[in-house]
Amino acid sequence: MDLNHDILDTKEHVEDEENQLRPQSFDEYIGQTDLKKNLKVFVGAAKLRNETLDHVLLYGPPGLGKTTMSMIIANEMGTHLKATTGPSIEKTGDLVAILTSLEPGDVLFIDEIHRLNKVVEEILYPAMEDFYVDVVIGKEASTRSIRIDLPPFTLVGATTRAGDLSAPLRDRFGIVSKLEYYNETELTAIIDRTSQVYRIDMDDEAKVELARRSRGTPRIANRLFRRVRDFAQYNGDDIITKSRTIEALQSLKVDELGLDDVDHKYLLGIIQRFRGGPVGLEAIAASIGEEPLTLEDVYEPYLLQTGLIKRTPRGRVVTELAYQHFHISKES
Ligand SMILES: Nc1ncnc2c1ncn2[C@@H]1O[C@H](COP(=O)(O)OP(=O)(O)OP(=O)(O)O)[C@@H](O)[C@H]1O
Ligand SMILES: [Mg+2]
Repeated sequence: MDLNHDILDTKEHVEDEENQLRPQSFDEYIGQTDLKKNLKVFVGAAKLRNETLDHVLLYGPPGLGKTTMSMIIANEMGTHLKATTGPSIEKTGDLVAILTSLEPGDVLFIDEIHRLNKVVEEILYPAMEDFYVDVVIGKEASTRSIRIDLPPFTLVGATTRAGDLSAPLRDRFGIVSKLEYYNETELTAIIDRTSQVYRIDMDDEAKVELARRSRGTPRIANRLFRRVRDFAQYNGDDIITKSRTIEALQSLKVDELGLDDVDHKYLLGIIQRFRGGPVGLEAIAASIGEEPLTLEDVYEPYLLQTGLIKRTPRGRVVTELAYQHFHISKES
């Protein structure tokens, strides 16, 4: 696996390191100001009424803090969090077992909720709306359905693909919030916090440099921080400087905009093989040997956000900014 995939990858082997860095309360959670402000009100009001919080759907690109926010919601409500993922719930029985094990007021977190299978999803509808499930028992001619009441709970669903959620499921969330990319100031604050948790000093200008190259994403900022720390410690530095940061990021092939190898292949691919586009996602994915879904979920959102590409009805187009970034002049 090449280094750059590692930087963007969202797999479990980093979970422990991530947990160590997760903020525990709204006040510790940096950025996402509007979302946080609203959730604070909804959580506060639910507590005043002694009710459970309405179901929450969090969506947005990977690594922006959806899982973290779901944990904070449970913390702030003073309840427990039970976490699972859409693809891991295979049978309706699995979901019923989870639901019936909840305590009143608990938060059930379902990550990648767009990947729930249809039959399982349908069990959720009455569970979310009226806190019961219907279970079919018995065999053949003697089957009957029994109703099981559930304790009131809050479902927090997270997804990178809100568009893939079925309408009936989406409509059952009372609170639907989109997570946005973080700006440089917010990421600098996150990196500052990370350096405190790890007890490693970093120059302010090094923090800004790292923030600028973190693709608006806390997970990437933290991951890059750990690699920059490796370079600094290996070289016996007692504080991480800007020049060490730049050196480390260059070794990792992360450029000034935070773009990595795959972004470069993607953008240069469109420029060189498709004359700047428009080109369909499938064609570009095939030409650079990447999965269309990965490009769409992980890479394109940031390229769109920074204005390096545009989506048109006829396909992806690179912008003037991309040509400038590579110092290539656009042929007409
Ligand atoms: N607002 C924040 N302030 C400080 N750290 C944050 C913030 N948001 C996320 N992080 C850090 O970034 C890392 C990734 O966050 P998290 O796992 O919540 O992302 P996610 O949106 O659930 O990603 P995915 O879609 O891949 O599941 C965590 O280690 C967390 O500590
Ligand atoms: Mg997550």
